[in-house]
Amino acid sequence: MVKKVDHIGIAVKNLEETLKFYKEVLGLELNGIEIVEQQKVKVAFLPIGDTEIELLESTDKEGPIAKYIEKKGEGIQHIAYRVDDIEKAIEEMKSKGIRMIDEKPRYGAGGAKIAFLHPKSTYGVLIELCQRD
Ligand SMILES: C[C@@H](C(=O)O)C(=O)SCCNC(=O)CCNC(=O)[C@H](O)C(C)(C)COP(=O)(O)OP(=O)(O)OC[C@H]1O[C@@H](n2cnc3c(N)ncnc32)[C@H](O)[C@@H]1OP(=O)(O)O
Ligand SMILES: [Co+2]
Repeated sequence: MVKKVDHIGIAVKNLEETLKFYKEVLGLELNGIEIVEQQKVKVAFLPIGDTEIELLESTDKEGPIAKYIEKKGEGIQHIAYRVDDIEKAIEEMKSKGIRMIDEKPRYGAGGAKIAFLHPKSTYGVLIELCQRD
């Protein structure tokens, strides 16, 4: 079903300031910054080993990252797992009774196809499925 951890999504208040920590203290390299309008986020990707850290700053006070920070503070907001065929994965999740936030894939950073599973169906973790072609 899932192949690897594609990325770990971390909600932050200030992307530029947080990036200093990831670059200068942890020594990670920035792979690029992108705005994903549909998710109301500005995203930075920092590869590490076979996966990536995704730093997310909200571009809108009503967006999911702004709401997350308001309720829980900064921190890990989701884990993304790589799949080969997201449409098939979504159907399989639904057939297993999992509540999907997205029943059809959306487009995420880097043009990936993404879909979220509801944390109430996954024992408390917001899970993103992610297909990259
Ligand atoms: C760019 C892209 C990419 O990778 O390419 C991205 O990652 S975009 C990354 C940002 N986009 C997204 O997150 C889109 C999907 N997320 C959403 O649709 C939303 O954030 C929801 C997950 C449905 C939460 O919505 P909302 O805050 O309105 O609901 P709510 O506060 O009523 O929360 C319902 C329950 O879920 C819990 N809950 C909320 N957010 C959670 C999270 N991130 N992890 C774990 N639990 C979470 C709340 O504590 C609450 O539990 P209790 O009832 O027990 O208190
Ligand atoms: Co993500």
